[in-house]
Amino acid sequence: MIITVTMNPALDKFAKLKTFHYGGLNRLQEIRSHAGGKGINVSRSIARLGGRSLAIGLIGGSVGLEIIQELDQLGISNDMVRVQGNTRTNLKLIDQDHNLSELNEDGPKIDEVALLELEMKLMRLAQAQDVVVLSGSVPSNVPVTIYQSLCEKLKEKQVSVVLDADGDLFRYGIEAKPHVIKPNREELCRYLGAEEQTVKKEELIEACQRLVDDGIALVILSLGAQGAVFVSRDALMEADALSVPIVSAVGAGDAMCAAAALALQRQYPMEELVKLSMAAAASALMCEESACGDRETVEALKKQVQVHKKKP
Ligand SMILES: Nc1ncnc2c1ncn2[C@@H]1O[C@H](COP(=O)(O)OP(=O)(O)O)[C@@H](O)[C@H]1O
Ligand SMILES: O=P(O)(O)OC[C@H]1O[C@](O)(COP(=O)(O)O)[C@@H](O)[C@@H]1O
Repeated sequence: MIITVTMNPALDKFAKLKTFHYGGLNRLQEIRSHAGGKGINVSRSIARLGGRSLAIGLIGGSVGLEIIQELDQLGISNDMVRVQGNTRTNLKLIDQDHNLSELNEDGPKIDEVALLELEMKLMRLAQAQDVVVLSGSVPSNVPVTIYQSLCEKLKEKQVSVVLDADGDLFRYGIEAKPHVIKPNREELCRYLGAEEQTVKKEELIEACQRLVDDGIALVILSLGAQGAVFVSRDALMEADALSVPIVSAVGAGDAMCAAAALALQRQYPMEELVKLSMAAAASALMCEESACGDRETVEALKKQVQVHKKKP
């Protein structure tokens, strides 16, 4: 089974505008909303890829109910812990030049009981050989060591963990040596204290190699339009980004995590994991819903993925 954990779900609200005026009045058009947050996006993509997952997390208020309704309608199994307060709404603004500005809320404060309930639920559900995806931000009063401690406990049960997080959540999380991590360029630079504008790709790859030497089985470094690098103990593969019409870049990284989780569960060879991840991410760019396209689209895109094997 694949379990996705979304500590801080969101209703993602998309709106178009001509130009974003900082400090001024902005009139929004073509507003649409859907259930989001990184783990939920991963579950949505897994479903599109023909897999099954259970989405768990912390959810509250009328926005939370809306999210659960949408998941139910999509046939995505979910088992959320109810919290006080309203789940956040994240505003994504797309201007006439297709620039994306994201205004992500903090999310409601979580009481200790709800957090403990989620942890107990996860530990009760996850069994040996399962894959658990820990991704996204957490509400501000949840300890930044949460992914680290969950990962440590899951590893004791022989559960494989895919971690996609930023800042301290990432820094502490990787201490527990998850099976797979998927930083993007910005996240890895933040972790390294490196300047994003000047850092060389080779330096980033060396850092991924060090993380693998330290015990992480697979590091997926996603580089936006520059594609991605996949580093494991035995292999180093690079893949160019596919050229597709971009409708929305939100959820491309989540589609990649979904593909990696599915490939891990199905024990795909590395090259197949790379192709599925790249195709899933590209298909997500082509859709509005922050998730992969349908299976036919992903299969067609997989054939276009160029994998450059640097090792072995
Ligand atoms: N502008 C783009 N053009 C082509 N491919 C892209 C673009 N942005 C993202 N992708 C694809 O989606 C993957 C994940 O995107 P990225 O921006 O690196 O991650 P995240 O969404 O986690 O920030 C990339 O590795 C790439 O394959
Ligand atoms: O584009 P990505 O990185 O795959 O993730 C998109 C998702 O992440 C969010 O931006 C939330 O991110 P955070 O949890 O880091 O605040 C959601 O609004 C959105 O659904």
